[in-house]
Amino acid sequence: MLVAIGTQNKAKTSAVEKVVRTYFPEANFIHINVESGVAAQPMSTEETRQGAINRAKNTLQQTEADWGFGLEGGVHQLEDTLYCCNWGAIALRDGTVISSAGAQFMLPNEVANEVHAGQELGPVMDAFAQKENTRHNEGAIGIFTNGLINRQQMFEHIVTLLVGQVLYLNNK
Ligand SMILES: O=P(O)(O)OP(=O)(O)OP(=O)(O)OC[C@H]1O[C@@H](n2cnc3c(O)ncnc32)[C@H](O)[C@@H]1O
Ligand SMILES: [Mg+2]
Repeated sequence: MLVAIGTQNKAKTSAVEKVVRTYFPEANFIHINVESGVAAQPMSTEETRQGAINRAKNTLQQTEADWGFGLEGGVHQLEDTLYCCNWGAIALRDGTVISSAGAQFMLPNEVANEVHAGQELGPVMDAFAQKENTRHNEGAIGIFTNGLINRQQMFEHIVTLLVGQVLYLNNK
């Protein structure tokens, strides 16, 4: 089985590889950068979900893979708080597309203000945490949960939801 992942982000590719290998040890993987079709920094639940779906479909289209995964991080405002939200999607050869959401967590005002001003969360987090490439490593979630959950683990949960839904469909 060939599994394609629509990103070169290490937190995302490691999450897909770890979860899929647990259930399909024979799986092979490829990573390609694809268009998300949405802004680099999605600003709503709708836009973040759409980015994940677009990435999954584009990934399947641009490879020979059996499965195409798309994972997307974004933010959305609820009342007075900006939350980081995370979505994933899987596209299958029979045209099935499954999407699921994962963790949401609050961003402090000093980070939220920068994102509202038009900056991407990734570089804002690097400046905030005084680290490089947080988006490929612990991520904002790692920083704001004091390291209890990192970005890869957060995406593993979403990928598990997606693989579980594929298994459910196959057993129907
Ligand atoms: O190469 P891609 O796959 O695009 O990986 P990315 O890290 O840019 O991830 P997303 O596009 O899915 O995320 C949208 C934006 O939000 C940022 N972001 C989302 N979650 C983050 C997190 O936990 N830590 C740091 N940045 C995060 C990310 O860096 C982008 O600026
Ligand atoms: Mg991105």
